[in-house]
Amino acid sequence: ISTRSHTKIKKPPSPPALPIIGHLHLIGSGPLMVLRLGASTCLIASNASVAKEILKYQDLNFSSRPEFASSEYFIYTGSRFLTAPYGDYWRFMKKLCMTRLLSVAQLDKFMDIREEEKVKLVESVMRCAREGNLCDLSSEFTTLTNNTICRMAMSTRCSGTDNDAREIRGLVKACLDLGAKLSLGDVLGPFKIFDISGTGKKLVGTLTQYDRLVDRIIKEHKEKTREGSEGMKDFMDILLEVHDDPTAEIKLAANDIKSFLLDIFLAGTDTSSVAMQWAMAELINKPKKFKRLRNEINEVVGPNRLVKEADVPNLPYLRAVILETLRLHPSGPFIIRECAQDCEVNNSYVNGKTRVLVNVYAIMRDPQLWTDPDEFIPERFLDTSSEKIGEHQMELKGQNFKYLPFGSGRRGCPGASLAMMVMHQAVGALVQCFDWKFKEGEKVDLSPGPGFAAEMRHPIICYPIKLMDHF
Ligand code: HEM
Repeated sequence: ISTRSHTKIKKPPSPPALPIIGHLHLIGSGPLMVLRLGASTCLIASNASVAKEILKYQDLNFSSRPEFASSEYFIYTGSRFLTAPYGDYWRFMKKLCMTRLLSVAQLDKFMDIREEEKVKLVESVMRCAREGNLCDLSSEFTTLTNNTICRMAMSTRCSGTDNDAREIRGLVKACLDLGAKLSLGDVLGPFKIFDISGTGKKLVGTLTQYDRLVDRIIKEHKEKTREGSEGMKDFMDILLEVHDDPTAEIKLAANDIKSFLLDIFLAGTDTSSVAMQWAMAELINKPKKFKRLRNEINEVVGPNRLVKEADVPNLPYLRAVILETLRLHPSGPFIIRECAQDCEVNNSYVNGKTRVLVNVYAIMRDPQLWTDPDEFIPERFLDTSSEKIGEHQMELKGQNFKYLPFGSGRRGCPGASLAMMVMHQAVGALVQCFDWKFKEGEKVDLSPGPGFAAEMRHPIICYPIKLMDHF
């Protein structure tokens, strides 16, 4: 960031030093601020109109993501999608996501998978309830999202001897943890208090294990296709078709496929799981709202079956609960971008290649935009409320710049519809079927964790009490 002497364009303000390592999402006073994080300089945008300027009016210039230290250790060089620079490869993969892999038509075909995994979730919690055991919702929700995505991506799941999905979960978790450590090293830059190369080596080891596993699964898919066995196409089948298509604009390599699937696991598993944990925590903490949701489900669904996806359009309070959860607890509190060329934002001059973080956490708690912004009030999203946002797809795609849980524009989250489908019915089912009690003397802890992802500091672990025997 610099000032141009021939104009009156100013520098964005910058705090004198950086005392903050955890709680990154809490920083950012003022609409636009420069932060020197160790070796790197970031621009932090914390208000809706600056977000709109960056994500809408200058969308193209801000459509890349920066490289982080972890990319040095990434074995699929040049194949990244999530963190790809804006360009032909990213455009091709994004189009594939939107028109095929995560399109509404394809998601419809996966409906049975989501339904079955929801039933598995309820059964697993039911076992805890029967045996009087504590239930760790973080592990229940992560199993749900991991199994759902593993089945959609490559027809693997954890069952009996088939533990590929469990192995993938372990590897993805290791990648997330090691990547986070490396990014912290990146942020700290010259201090280098983390053993970057040791962590980097571990990341390479984990990725190599993932590579072997997915190689084997690719081979199995190819054999299945050769044998001509029918079945529903998963992501891998579709990607292999594109790989074999001589007319495709881009020739997909095996590494591109493996890397893309890894990105889907990295971006899709914990994000939805963490949001569902927050939803349950907020509801358990507010018994009146919990009861209101239970009553709505009972009225619409009745006592003889589990809530399902087709019910969601008739459950406005459930939809409001999920919207409000994502407002207060966005799983991606920062939208991370990089600006391609020198430009002006909010009358300040920004050099090309500057990292930009749009602090959606701050925007969605901005007291100028929301009444009682720190309170969990699903009612604000009901039709009768003046604060409600539209429920059109575009709202989730970030065309309303005060509500941005899934980012915005061409770089916005391609998994938003899937995440919503999974979250509505899972949270709905756990409210429909169980009461939730904490251990004697314990209560819901709503404090956020120290990481970048605004997850819960302490996962909710409590006793489910079953209400009905029907399911
Ligand atoms: C509650 C759940 C989720 C939240 C809050 C969330 C949030 C986000 C956010 C904020 C971004 C960055 C958007 C931007 O730069 O404008 C993003 C990107 C992305 N998300 Fe999600 N996401 C969720 C679930 C999912 C799921 C289920 C998938 C896949 C199955 C997914 C796949 C992706 C991918 C691939 C990108 C990168 C897109 C690109 O760079 O073009 N996400 N997500």
